[in-house]
Amino acid sequence: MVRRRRREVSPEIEVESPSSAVVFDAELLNREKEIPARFVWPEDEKPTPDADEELKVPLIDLAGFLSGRPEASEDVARLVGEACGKHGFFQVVNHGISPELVTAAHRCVEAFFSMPLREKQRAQRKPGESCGYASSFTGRFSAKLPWKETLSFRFSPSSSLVQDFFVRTLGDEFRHFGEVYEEYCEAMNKLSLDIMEILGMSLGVGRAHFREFFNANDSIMRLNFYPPCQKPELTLGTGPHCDPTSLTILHQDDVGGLQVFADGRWKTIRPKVDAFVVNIGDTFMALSNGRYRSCLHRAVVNRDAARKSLAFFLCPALEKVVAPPGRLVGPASPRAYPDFTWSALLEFTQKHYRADMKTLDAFSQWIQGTLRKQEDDFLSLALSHSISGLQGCRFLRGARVKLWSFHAFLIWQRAPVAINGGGGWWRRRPRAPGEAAAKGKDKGCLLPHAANSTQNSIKHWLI
Ligand SMILES: C=C1C[C@]23C[C@@]1(O)CC[C@H]2[C@]1(C)CCC[C@@](C)(C(=O)O)[C@H]1[C@@H]3C(=O)O
Ligand SMILES: O=C(O)CCC(=O)C(=O)O
Ligand SMILES: [Fe+2]
Repeated sequence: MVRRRRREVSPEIEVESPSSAVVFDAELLNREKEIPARFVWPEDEKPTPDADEELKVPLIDLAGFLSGRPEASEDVARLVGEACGKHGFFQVVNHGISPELVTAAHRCVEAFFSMPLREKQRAQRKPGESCGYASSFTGRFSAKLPWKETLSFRFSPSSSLVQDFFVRTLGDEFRHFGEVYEEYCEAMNKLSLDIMEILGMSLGVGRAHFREFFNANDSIMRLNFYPPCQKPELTLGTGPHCDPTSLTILHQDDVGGLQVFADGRWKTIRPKVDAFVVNIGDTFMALSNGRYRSCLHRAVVNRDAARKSLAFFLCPALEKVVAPPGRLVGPASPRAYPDFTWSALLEFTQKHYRADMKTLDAFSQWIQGTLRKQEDDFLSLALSHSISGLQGCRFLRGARVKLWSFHAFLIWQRAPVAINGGGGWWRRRPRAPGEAAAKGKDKGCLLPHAANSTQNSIKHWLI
């Protein structure tokens, strides 16, 4: 039995840490009369038996847009815009991706997850990392465990990350898997950049804006495998959540299980072999300044058949600043979220917070709280060194006012790196054990700061 421990990371956010890793072996678990308590979801999150109603999502035909017909593109942009303002889900057909590639990708899912556990564990996901094999999340969470196995890996355009992942973790015999998923991810990348053009048109910021923003991207591909379960009414394959990422392109096999929370109830998106389900994630919600919605969804499991889905999560390059274009901000639509980097949000979901329906709000509060603490530390540092003029402190107060600016965010991410005062820029030198704090004009642990570019950027974010 796993005992539940809670670790505080901030006054608002707690993460669970299981005391021991237990293996999720669905075949074994299905021989038991009951499923273990850790897989049983609380009453208010359990699957609803009456969620048969279908979610009405537009079926967007991309043929006209892809062949460059302007009127077709306008229609597509309008339909996508309507869906994204409501629930953020739509489907695309005639997307240009070969059905053979999709079939090959599903075959490899089947082949990978039907291997013995020991084999799959060669690609085991490590704590705090987003990639690798996970049998449920037994080593990660202690309750509300999902009834699924996943294999996740990174993708970046024109790189060999995918191929390298398979060969490095599973060996040279898996080169073919690497080739299939490399090709699949390249196709997903192309499709998601096309969709970014459509989103740009629909938001009135031009076709190029979001395409260019995501041209370089650090995306995640995830293979989901949901084994059958003898008590599907008690558990979930994927719990209720909004994707923290930017855009998700999902292909589900013919079993079905994807549900979206719309108009106050759970509705189903039935599988359609020639369609991809697309949805807006939290990061795009922030990029659109809250105009487009990242919507709550989940995956249910069933008694009879294993289910597979392929999820491509488009994400920005890790250090790219996520901020809406100026056109989407104004007196009537002030900034809805602070600037952030995808690397910070990804780390938040992997180390501090289990992604759910409130991830973006929790993250926004968290970075602001952390930033405030960093400012205070920075302020104490400046004070403890008694720099004449203490311009650093003045700047810091300014930075707190500019909490919503990326430059202030940098303070949280990188600071304290340097402060300004006493007629120059100073960087911190770690104090030796037992070394006293500096007094008076003596700069003590502060060394003159050399790097000009850093100085400039610091001036930029402090002033
Ligand atoms: C950045 C991510 C976190 C999750 C995978 C993903 O790449 C995008 C979606 C996230 C997730 C699927 C949302 C539901 C909860 C979660 C824990 C899961 O059930 O898989 C999430 C993923 C995660 O591994 O943290
Ligand atoms: O498998 C599905 O249908 C949905 C999975 C999902 O929502 C996710 O992986 O983020
Ligand atoms: Fe999702």
